[in-house]
Amino acid sequence: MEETKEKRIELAAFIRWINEKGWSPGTSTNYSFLHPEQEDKIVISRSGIDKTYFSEDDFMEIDREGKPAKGSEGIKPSAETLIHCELYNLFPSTRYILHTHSMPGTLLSGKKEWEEAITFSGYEVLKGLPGISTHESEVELPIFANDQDMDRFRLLIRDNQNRLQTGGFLMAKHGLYAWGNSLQEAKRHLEIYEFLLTCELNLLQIR
Ligand SMILES: CSCCC(=O)C(=O)COP(=O)(O)O
Ligand SMILES: [Zn+2]
Repeated sequence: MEETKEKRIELAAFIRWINEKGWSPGTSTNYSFLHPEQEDKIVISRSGIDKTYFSEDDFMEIDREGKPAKGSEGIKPSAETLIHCELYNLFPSTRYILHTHSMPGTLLSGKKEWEEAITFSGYEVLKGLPGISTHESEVELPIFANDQDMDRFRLLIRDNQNRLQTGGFLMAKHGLYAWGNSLQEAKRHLEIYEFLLTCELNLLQIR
């Protein structure tokens, strides 16, 4: 674990910042990065940690199938570990995965008329998402039904790989996943989706 200390310190600080934004109530949310030197390993948050106090020691190492690696035996990884494993496999350039439980994401993903996706159009900030170069774009953020069965859920995202090209998806009444090729990129995707979800929620309240 020593060789990832700097990255763990950096990500832990970011996780505490996310918590301060109110995107991580209770012990919710989880985070990971691909081990920079051993790509058969993922460094992921332990399960059930209050993110207010999250530190670099609250990570553990797992293999690409979610099994605790040598040195992390007996520690419980995030309950959503298999989602992280699947995303690293589907998108090999991914280095960081971030998962939040904000109020806008939780509420809007449960809205009946948006069962499959929320579509964002006309927003300037869309240009911060992969492959988008003008505000005159429509971006669909897929919504998948929440599921406690992670084996089944990972197959669902595998089957929907073609809908996951803009670095994020929602689990209904649960939260947002966003990823990127660096912490900066993953943070950008996460912040943009959280911002857009907040815009849409505010719009509903105005109407
Ligand atoms: C208490 S929140 C329910 C689990 C969840 O959705 C989550 O994001 C946190 O799970 P973990 O096992 O990573 O702590
Ligand atoms: Zn969650």
